[in-house]
Amino acid sequence: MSSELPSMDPLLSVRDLRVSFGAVQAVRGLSFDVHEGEVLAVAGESGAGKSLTARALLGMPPRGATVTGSVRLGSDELVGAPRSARTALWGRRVALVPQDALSALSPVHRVADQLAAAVRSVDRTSRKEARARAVAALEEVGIPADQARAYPHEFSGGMRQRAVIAMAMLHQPDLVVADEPTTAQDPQTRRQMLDLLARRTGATGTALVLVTHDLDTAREHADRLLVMYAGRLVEAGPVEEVFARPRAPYTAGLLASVPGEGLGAVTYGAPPRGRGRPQAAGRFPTAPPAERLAERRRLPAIAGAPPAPTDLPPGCAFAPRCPLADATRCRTEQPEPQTHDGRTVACHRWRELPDDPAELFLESL
Ligand SMILES: Nc1ncnc2c1ncn2[C@@H]1O[C@H](COP(=O)(O)OP(=O)(O)OP(=O)(O)O)[C@@H](O)[C@H]1O
Repeated sequence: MSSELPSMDPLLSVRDLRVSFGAVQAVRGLSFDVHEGEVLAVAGESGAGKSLTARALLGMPPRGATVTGSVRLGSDELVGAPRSARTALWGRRVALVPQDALSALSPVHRVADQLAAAVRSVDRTSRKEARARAVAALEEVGIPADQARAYPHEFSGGMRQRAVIAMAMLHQPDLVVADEPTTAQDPQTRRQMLDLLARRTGATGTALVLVTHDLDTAREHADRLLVMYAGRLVEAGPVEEVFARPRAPYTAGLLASVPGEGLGAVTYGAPPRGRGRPQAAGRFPTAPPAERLAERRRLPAIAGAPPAPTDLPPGCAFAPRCPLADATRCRTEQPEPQTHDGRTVACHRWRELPDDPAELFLESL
C-alpha cells in the first residue's frame, strides 16, 4: 500500500506476509505500511485473516503457525527472529490490546500491582516508583487512585478495558495493535473505549492498528483502511476516500451491507472524526434522496459466505459472491494488488465499478 507520506520511512513495513498451518495458507501474501502516529483499520468478515495478521505484526503467531515474508518494525525484522528478540519488543515497542480484557489481566492480583509489575518488567525502577507510575497511568484512563488497587473482578467491563489500554501504553510503544478491543460492549462504551485508545495513542505518536469487523469503527478512528478477504488484501487507502468511493466490489458490498449504515448513509454528511489529517472540505458527495437511503438500508449482506482457507476457489476468492465477476479472468486468475493515486486495489474489474457501486448489490435484492 502506498503511503501519503512517501518521504518518511514507514514505522512498520509488511511484505508478502503469509501465515500457514501445514499446507493451508490463512494469510496469503499481504503487504502494507504503517507510518508513525498513523491509525490503520484492518477490516473484513470473520475468517479473513485479520487476527493472524495482527499476531504476526506483534511477533506472536499462534502455536503451529508458520510465518513467512517480512514484518519490519523500524530496523527490526520480526519474521524468523528468535522468540527472545521478539519478546524483547513486547511492551516496549509493540503492545497488544486484546479482544478480551479479562484474559489480559490476572484475576489474583490487584490491577495497580499488575501495571506496576509491567513497569518493572521493562524499566529498572523501585517498587514505589513503579506503583506511582501504575496509578498515574490508570488515572490517565479515568480510573481514580482509590480504585486502582481493586482486583479485576471488582471492575466493570469498561474499567477493565481501560486498564488494559493503560497497560499497553505504559512504555509509550511505537505500535499498538488492538484486536476488536470492544466487541462485547454496548455501542456507547465501545465508542468511548476506542476514543480513549485513539486519544492515548495519538498523544504519544504511537501508531495504531485496529482490527475490526466494524466499518463505523474504521471510519471514525482510522486514517487508513485495509480490507481483507480470504487472507488477502482487497483494498487499502485513506479511509475517507475508500468510503466516498470504494474501488473493489467487495469493499462496496461491505459498505452497502452495514445495517442502517449503507454506503449512502455512512458516507454522506459529516466527514469522519478520526484523528487523521484534516479532511478537505466538500470531498463528500451530497446526500441522495431520502427514499434511496431507505432503500439501501434494506440491503442484505453480500450473498453467500467467505470461503474457508481449505476451500479456496480458483482465481479471485471473492468471484463466487461478486456481482461484477466475469466467467473467465476473475474465475481463473488471482488479482494482484495494484496501487494508483495512493489507493491499492486487488480486482481485475475495479475500473468497471459503477459510479454508485451499491447498485451492484441492490440488484441482488
Ligand atoms: N490456530 C489455528 N489453526 C488453524 N487454523 C487457524 C488457526 N487460527 C486461525 N485459523 C484459520 O485462519 C483463518 C483466519 O483466521 P483469523 O482468526 O485471522 O480470522 P479473522 O479475520 O480474525 O476472523 P474473526 O474476525 O472471526 O476473528 C480462519 O479460517 C481460521 O479458521
